[in-house]
Amino acid sequence: MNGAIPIDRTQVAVAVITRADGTFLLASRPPGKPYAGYWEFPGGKVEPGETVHAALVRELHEELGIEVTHATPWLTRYFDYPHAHVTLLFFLVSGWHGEPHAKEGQTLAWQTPGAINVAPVLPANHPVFAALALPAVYGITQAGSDPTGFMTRLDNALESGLRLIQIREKSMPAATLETFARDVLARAQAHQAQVLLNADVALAQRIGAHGVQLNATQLGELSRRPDLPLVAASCHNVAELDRAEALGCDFALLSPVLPTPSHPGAPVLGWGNFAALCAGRTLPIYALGGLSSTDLDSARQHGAHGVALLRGAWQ
Ligand SMILES: Nc1nc2c([nH]c(=O)n2[C@H]2C[C@H](O)[C@@H](COP(=O)(O)OP(=O)(O)OP(=O)(O)O)O2)c(=O)[nH]1
Ligand SMILES: [Mg+2]
Repeated sequence: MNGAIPIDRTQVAVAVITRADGTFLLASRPPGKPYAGYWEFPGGKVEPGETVHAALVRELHEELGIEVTHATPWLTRYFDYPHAHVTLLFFLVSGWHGEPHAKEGQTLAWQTPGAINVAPVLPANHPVFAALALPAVYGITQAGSDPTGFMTRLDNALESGLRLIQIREKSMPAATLETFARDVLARAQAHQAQVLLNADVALAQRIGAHGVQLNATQLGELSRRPDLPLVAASCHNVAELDRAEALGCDFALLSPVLPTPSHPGAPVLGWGNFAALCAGRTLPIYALGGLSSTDLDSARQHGAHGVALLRGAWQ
């Protein structure tokens, strides 16, 4: 047999316990453990014969005294410490009974995504904090031939809380697109929302947008990550997700999940294939195709970080 000797990895169930106000829980590791005093998400090792979900429920009962009622699979991280090679299987936990309290000598701290104020954190967790700061809904523009009229719908969506936007206007002439993109960006920035340009790295850099949404062709051709704060990838299969991870993308779109009015009869993934493609991925993944904001919980049950919406973002 060729290749590296398989590493015996320790499976760890890890909980991002999130309250309705968006804050999430960190705990400091108690004295006597490796990395004592470092901040981590509650959780612990999966025991032999136990499912990862069962380990999560058990650990949160042992460490915090809560009963988990709603947990959905999220990211996976692979990390090699001197003391262990770990596979961290993250869950988003949004429902539980009881008030979390430190049962094992930890200190607890509720934290705001994008504004962590405790240190040091376990080194494996740094990319996870960036992923957590990504909103649940990603709106994709649909201005068509009416860029001016679209601005009212954009302002309404920003007022209602939309914080991540992709400009995707395939039929807009280049000059109109640049003016449109600058206008969208200015309005978004007034609400601390982030804007990505579909496929156009140069335009994103020129106007100071937050990022780019790479298409499948670019994913295949680029040898390194474009120089922008946010780089996302549009994926449809295993190979494209592998490429997005290798390139160091911040998140991916995976589509089409359900039939859409624009592509009637076209093949779709369905939630089963979507979940299989999400499992074990290190990237946050947005579900795209035939969805509305009411599909967020279904998407999360199948491993998504959130939903990407075309029509549904601008109603
Ligand atoms: N719980 C948790 N573990 C993490 C995180 N990030 C990270 O790298 N790890 C690593 C540290 C450890 O090597 C491993 C978890 O092991 P642990 O010692 O907490 O396991 P446990 O709760 O089952 O504790 P024990 O019964 O073995 O004492 O995963 C995280 O955010 N939360
Ligand atoms: Mg633990």
